[in-house]
Amino acid sequence: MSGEQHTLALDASPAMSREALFESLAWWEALGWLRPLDAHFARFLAEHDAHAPAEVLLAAALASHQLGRGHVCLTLPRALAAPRDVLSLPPLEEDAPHETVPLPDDFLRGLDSATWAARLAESPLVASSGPGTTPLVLVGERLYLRRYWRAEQAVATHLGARLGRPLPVESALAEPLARLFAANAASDDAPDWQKVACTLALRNRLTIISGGPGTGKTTTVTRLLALLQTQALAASQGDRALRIQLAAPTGKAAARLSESIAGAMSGLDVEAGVAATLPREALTLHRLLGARPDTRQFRHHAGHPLSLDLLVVDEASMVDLELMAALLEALPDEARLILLGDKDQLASVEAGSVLGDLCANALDQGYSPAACEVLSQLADTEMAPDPACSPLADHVVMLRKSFRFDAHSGIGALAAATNDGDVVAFRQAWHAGYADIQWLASSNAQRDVERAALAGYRDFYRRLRDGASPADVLARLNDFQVLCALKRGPWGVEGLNARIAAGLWREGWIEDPQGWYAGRPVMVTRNDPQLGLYNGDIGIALPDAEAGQRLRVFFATAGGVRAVLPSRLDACETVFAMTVHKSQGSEFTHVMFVLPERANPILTRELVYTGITRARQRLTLAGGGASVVESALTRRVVRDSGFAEWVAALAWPRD
Ligand SMILES: Nc1ncnc2c1ncn2[C@@H]1O[C@H](COP(=O)(O)OP(=O)(O)OP(=O)(O)O)[C@@H](O)[C@H]1O
Repeated sequence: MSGEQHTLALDASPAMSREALFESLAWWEALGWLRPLDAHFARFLAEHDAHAPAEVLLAAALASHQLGRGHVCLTLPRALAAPRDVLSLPPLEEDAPHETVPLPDDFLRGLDSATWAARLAESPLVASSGPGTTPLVLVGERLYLRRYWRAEQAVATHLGARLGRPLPVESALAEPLARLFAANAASDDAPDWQKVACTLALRNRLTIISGGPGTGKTTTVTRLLALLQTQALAASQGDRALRIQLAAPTGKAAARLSESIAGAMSGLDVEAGVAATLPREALTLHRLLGARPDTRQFRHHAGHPLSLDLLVVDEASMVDLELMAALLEALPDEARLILLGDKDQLASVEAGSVLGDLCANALDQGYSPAACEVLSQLADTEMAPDPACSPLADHVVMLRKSFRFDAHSGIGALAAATNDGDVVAFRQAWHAGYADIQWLASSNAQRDVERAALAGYRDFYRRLRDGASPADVLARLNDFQVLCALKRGPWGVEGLNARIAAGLWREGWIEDPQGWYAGRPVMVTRNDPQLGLYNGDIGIALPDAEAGQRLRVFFATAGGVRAVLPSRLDACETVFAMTVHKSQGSEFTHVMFVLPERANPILTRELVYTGITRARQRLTLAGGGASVVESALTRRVVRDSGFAEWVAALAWPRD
């Protein structure tokens, strides 16, 4: 696998040789530029097609690799324009081996998109859309692994079927609608977007309500459920209530949704009979769909659909393309779907950005004349119609006013500046003297970050030492949390977790900074339906009074506190510090957000926004200086898919 040999292979012919490609794949895999899975996929295809040209196999490896970076497909022109970006290579000056290691540029030089697409189209490994069994599907200049092409088709088909064709809305709902939103008149939010969302949702089988933290998504959806239930009970003379289910992508998000729904219900002005039929408990999507161990298949699917009339999915930005496809396939055609989320947050860890794509044009469009008419008649809300809007427009509402972050909130000001990519406003927010934000910048930042993290956790460990019960301890887990932008390095979760554990051990709060110890907070990293634990669930190891003080890991679940043997948790990691990606769906009273010292392509506007908005009351920003944040604010996450194109091309059917 020497660089010298490789250069010879490349120079020998402008066309790629398979041997040279396999050699390079091995290099890229060894350097961590490519996942073993991606290189393996190309080798697997080569075994099945002894004549597959190298550029087809390279495209297959890159398409697989793109999935790991959140892209649903490989977009050929984009790969040709910036081949190193496809492998997300670190900046080359930091990367010593590159002089001897072939780069993707070497392979793609001289190739144009049309030729590459033509080679792919000729290959028996590739079909150009439509049903089939080829492992790869080429649509125009986008190359998919078949599974993802199928998921994209399913999502577009099912969502498309829910657009247009508005449902009838009883005019009698005008009165309860006015009553439920009467208090909103006092706020200066005009129009009342919460009321708009609720009114439009009454006539829709698909509604997307996007808003930042505390903009009233849960409040709005609770009122909507009450109205729909009022309508259903009235229509059936109290006989048939809607079967409503609440769900979220992670256990943590489901628990939060259950909690906020309960809060929103307590202030709800509806008849007791209606209130009694509203759901209180949210499930994880995996549990709702019936995840089974060791298989990607769910118990519910098109042939065995979910038995419900209405589904609310919170934190929908976290739902990846495949899970969305599975969910839509299992949802009865007639059921209503309401997606809640924040379009500006990071997209799902897995491939796709369904919520972001659905909301992409929402702020630039108004509503159709028919929707404006309903808003006027039912909600007493006048809006200028937009006859040129997309058929999706009437299904999407942005809530714009945060009831959590007011004008005195530095967190709110930073979040807004970040979303706008406004570096000047971001800087001004730091100098405006807000009491809830602090920037830890000093000459010895690493030591200061460690000290601040230990100070943040001390109170928690004091309670633990004072013998707080597992339930009490679990309730305080969200008081303070360190978030990192990166996984590796001194500023990443791995380095910080080790240093925080060592610091707590030095101070005598924990007995051992390695392995399992009392006080170790952990996050589950893989769904385990048998244990009833899901990716993202957070627990803490504590001596169990009911098991002779032996160590157990305690989790707060919908059914109460659960104790699990540490040895049964084979996929979990310590979370004194967690990545911003993993923190999605959670909020903490005080967040310490640690940025790396130097700018990094991983830092994007969405990542900074998500990190900042995990803090409810206090934010400490640490590490990287102003230039690091400012460069992040100018970088946006772009996820390649055909779904965004589908959304952009949506048109009303012609009469
Ligand atoms: N129109 C309103 N007027 C006054 N307070 C409101 C209004 N809407 C929501 N709130 C309050 O704002 C807070 C946040 O509301 P809610 O939980 O519905 O927002 P959310 O968008 O779901 O928040 P999260 O970011 O937690 O998901 C709650 O305390 C709620 O009572």
